[in-house]
Amino acid sequence: MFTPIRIGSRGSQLALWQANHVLEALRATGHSAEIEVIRTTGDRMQSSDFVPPPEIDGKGIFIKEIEEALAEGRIDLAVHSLKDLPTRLSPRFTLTAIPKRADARDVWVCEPYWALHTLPLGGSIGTTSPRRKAQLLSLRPDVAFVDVRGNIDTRLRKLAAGECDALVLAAAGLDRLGRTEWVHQRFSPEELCPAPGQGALAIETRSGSHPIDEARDLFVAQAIAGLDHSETRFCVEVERIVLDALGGGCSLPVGVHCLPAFEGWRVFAQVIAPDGESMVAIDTEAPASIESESLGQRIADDLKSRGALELLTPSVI
Ligand SMILES: NCc1[nH]cc(CCC(=O)O)c1CC(=O)O
Repeated sequence: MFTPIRIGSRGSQLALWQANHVLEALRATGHSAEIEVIRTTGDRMQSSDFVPPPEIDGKGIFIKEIEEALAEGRIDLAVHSLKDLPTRLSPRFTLTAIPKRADARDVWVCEPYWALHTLPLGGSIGTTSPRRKAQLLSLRPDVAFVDVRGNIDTRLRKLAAGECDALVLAAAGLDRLGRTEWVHQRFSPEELCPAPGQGALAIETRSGSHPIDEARDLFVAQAIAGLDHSETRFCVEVERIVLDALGGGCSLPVGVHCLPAFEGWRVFAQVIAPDGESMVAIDTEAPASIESESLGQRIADDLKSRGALELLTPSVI
């Protein structure tokens, strides 16, 4: 009745793996689908010659062109790494399915030194993430950082070439690409709390209020509804509400991780000064009956009452 469902994806190996994962799931339920590769501002920034225009503030740089394709009807849905999505979505779009989350943890990738505590004094870690830098400094104030950018294989190649001693990457990316031989230490959320949404995928579609073709959009929404995992959705909603309440954006040194626990939920959160010297941390439980909105707000209020905002903007004090 309809032409194949068009899945929009970035062209990186990880993005294509993720888009293929959704493609396979659609095919398994009898749907025909195809992938449309879209180059984003974020991808161009990773190739060294591209200087971003000043209006680009880092939020949503991996999704802008994909959302344009969605809005114009060139694709029917987009598959994203949830942690790359800004906390606030335009009302034109909606997260129709959030599939079951993979391993949300960050991992230590380093050949001779198999754990962070065995890295020699002053060793260098290749990361540009303010969250990872602050967390690593809180555990090892002596480490140095090197800007290692690019997709996962590029970073692994730079590590192998000796540009840095170690990397810290998301377990989900390495697991999905089958690069598990590189994984030694997986950090617990108490040690190095993952980014909100890390390890989860988001399937974004046009909102029901902004259809291109109402019948087709409904058909697409129904085709992917079965991929939604309610427990994962609850957890990432909590994590994103906390991040949003603290100012949003992947450039904040904020880790939040929610997971199912005995008869309810457990939430870890860390807000760390960029130099790693001070931290506000939370490890708490909540009953199964709580709404994600109130749990997220409770955690955010708790972090703020302990000084989290002052840690994020030290110049204000
Ligand atoms: N910001 C890049 C990015 N976006 C999603 C992942 C990994 C996969 C995931 O967290 O779902 C990565 C790489 C990394 O942080 O190591």
